[in-house]
Amino acid sequence: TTGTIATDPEKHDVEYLTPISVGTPSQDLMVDFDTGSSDLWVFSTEMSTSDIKGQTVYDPNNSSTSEKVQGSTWKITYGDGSSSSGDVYLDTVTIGDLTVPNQAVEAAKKVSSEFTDDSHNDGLLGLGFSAINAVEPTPQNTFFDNIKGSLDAPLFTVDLKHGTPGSFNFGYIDPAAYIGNISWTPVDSSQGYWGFTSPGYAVGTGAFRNHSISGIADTGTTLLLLPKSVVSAYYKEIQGAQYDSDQGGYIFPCSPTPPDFVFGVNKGIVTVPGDMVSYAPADSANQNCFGGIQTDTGIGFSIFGDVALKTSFVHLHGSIVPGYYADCA
Ligand SMILES: CC1CCN(C(=N)N)CC1
Ligand SMILES: CC1CCN(C(=N)N)CC1
Repeated sequence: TTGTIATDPEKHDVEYLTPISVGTPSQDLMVDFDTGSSDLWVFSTEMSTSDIKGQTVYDPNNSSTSEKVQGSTWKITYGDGSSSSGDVYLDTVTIGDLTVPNQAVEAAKKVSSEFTDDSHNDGLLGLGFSAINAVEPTPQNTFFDNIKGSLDAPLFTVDLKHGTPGSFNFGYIDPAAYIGNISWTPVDSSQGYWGFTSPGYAVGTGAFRNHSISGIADTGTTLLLLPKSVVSAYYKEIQGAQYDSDQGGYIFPCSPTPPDFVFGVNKGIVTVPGDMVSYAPADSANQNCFGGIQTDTGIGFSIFGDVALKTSFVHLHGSIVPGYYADCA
């Protein structure tokens, strides 16, 4: 079997929301497919109504196929300080034509304000490795790990786009989704993420600089977070670029378009066009833009988030064999 599902960018491509169906009869939710985490959790009827602002909630009592996992709980804190917690059900989960009959669905009892204020986002579907699933005492499998064995091939691909729907495909590689060659790189899943090491980068049309950059392919992070040395080398090339501590990042005049940012993936390269580095207006007054490239300070590794992924066709291979990048079609 194979499957495909469309994923839609929110404003400024801040996150991408993808429809899933949970329970019987099916309850349709829009969730954030996140390769940087490994829990499927959803807003639920177990939450206080003051934590819900517009989201659709999962009601396990309204599903004839839900089954409480007695004694199991979960709690997650994300990179941006947001958090959520709750208890666990097994229920039917469908993505496109793919169904897992007994998927662990983590029902939220509490969510932090970042999630409450994110009114279109009904939860997260982790596509990281199950080793970092947060359910206690018994960690649960991700949707991908549960479906992998029945796919034509143990893989999924990520094709996010700027300001228009993209897709997550399961079990096949769509040749129409990319042009040119595909470059493979080994995946380091030791931390539970889709980790890899880029051999270097280039700024605009400048020479390629050999500089190992170890990071993760992360659909749940909006920006491209890189080592300080790389980030300052990039912004050095933009007249008027500066670090703005109030905004917590580099800003620069929105025009002219900044230089492209190129990073290596094994023998291949991925180009982030300059107009995608101008992530969003920083202040209307003097037409500054907030950079889509910022530092990875404090994280411990770099994060190739949506800004890096939406310009390439990313294929994440389910077994511990190389995944690879290819340029977007
Ligand atoms: C290492 C961090 C990356 C961002 N996160 C995520 N996408 N869930 C949290 C973990
Ligand atoms: C990886 C997650 C980080 C937290 N999120 C949020 N604040 N809306 C969602 C994605």
